[in-house]
Amino acid sequence: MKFTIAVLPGDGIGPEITQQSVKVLKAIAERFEHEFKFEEALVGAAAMDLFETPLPDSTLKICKNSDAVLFGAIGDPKYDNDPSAKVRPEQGLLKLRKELGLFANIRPVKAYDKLINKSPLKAENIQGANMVIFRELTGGIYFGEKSTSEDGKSASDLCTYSVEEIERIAHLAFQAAQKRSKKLTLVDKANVLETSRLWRKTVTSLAKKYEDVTLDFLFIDNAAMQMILNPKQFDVILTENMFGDILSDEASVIGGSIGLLESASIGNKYSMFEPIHGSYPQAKGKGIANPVASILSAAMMLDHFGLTEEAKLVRNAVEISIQLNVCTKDINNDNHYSTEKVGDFLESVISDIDDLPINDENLNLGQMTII
Ligand SMILES: NC(=O)c1ccc[n+]([C@@H]2O[C@H](COP(=O)([O-])OP(=O)(O)OC[C@H]3O[C@@H](n4cnc5c(N)ncnc54)[C@H](O)[C@@H]3O)[C@@H](O)[C@H]2O)c1
Ligand SMILES: CC(C)[C@H](C(=O)O)[C@@H](O)C(=O)O
Ligand SMILES: [Mg+2]
Repeated sequence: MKFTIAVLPGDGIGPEITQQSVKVLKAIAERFEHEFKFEEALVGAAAMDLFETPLPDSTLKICKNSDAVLFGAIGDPKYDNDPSAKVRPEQGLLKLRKELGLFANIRPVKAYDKLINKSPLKAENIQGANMVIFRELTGGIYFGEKSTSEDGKSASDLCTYSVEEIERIAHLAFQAAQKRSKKLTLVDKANVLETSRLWRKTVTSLAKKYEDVTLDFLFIDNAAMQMILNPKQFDVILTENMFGDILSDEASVIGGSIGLLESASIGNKYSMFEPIHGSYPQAKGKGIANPVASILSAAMMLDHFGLTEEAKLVRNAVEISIQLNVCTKDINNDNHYSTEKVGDFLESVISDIDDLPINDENLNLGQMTII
């Protein structure tokens, strides 16, 4: 099959991790005889250096003309440390999500048995944890009207949600719950916020259409604590934009590293696949960034294309790399592999593994050699 993929490496570690995903996707294309065409474009601070905007029209056009977008990361300390900067790399990502109508950001979180002791959380509390966070992505406080008073002494960010914005992501979250353990937790702050009360009302009413799903509610402050105390209670979490951003970074501690957490940003027409982490500027060019979050995002892209077997192979290759400790230093302190070496290893697993379809029985770890 033929697909055009827009590749937006961005800033910091963005280019080095994205390069590994492209490598993996090329190996998939070769093995399964697909044709993937990669169209690279600038975004974030990298685009600002040349175009003075973090999302040039040419980049947006490439994204809209592609079947999917593979996004790296954006952000640069020179803007992070300058609160008065009028244009910021992050605006490029936000505009891209808005322009492409990517209202649902899907962030799976799980504990890997092999990495259970890498997490600072107690093994017995996290073993078996497996959830998916549905984060609303194009509304709420991120996109409400913003202002600063003339004297610079006060500022405002408006948080607005409509029933329609809530319903469209809630449908997706309910449907995901139906395919999983049939539990949906709405995380909000309905004891304080009017927007959260609209979320509760809307989701409660929608629940009548999904009678096989158990709906419960948690306030965000309690949810943040429950995520650490007892993450196994969660199946599907549905939440608004900012709560989802914060809760998913927190949840990454369960898996052992934020460098493992992938995501899919979905709309009615377009889709983008992005790790949940940022541009980790301290690691830029050092070869220490974990490329797996980006590579698993690419696997979500393959699923989105309907290439289920291919996506499974990528995920299995990642499992093998974790089993064999072919990992970057965030999860392998003793004998760590570089960003590129992890990518090379996954590429070779994808190219060389013998038996397809992949399943647990024919995954023979003993036969794998580590490069
Ligand atoms: N989607 C995005 O592009 C995105 C997301 C978050 C932050 N940002 C931007 O990134 C910049 C840095 O932000 P930050 O430091 O708060 O967050 P960050 O996610 O870049 O890094 C936070 C910490 O997470 C760990 N980490 C992140 N990615 C990793 C990887 N691939 N492998 C191993 N460890 C990894 C590192 O310990 C790092 O210090 C800022 O400019 C911010 O705005 C962008
Ligand atoms: C960089 C920033 C705008 C972004 C967000 O808050 O959505 C990031 O933290 C993320 O999680 O993708
Ligand atoms: Mg974030």
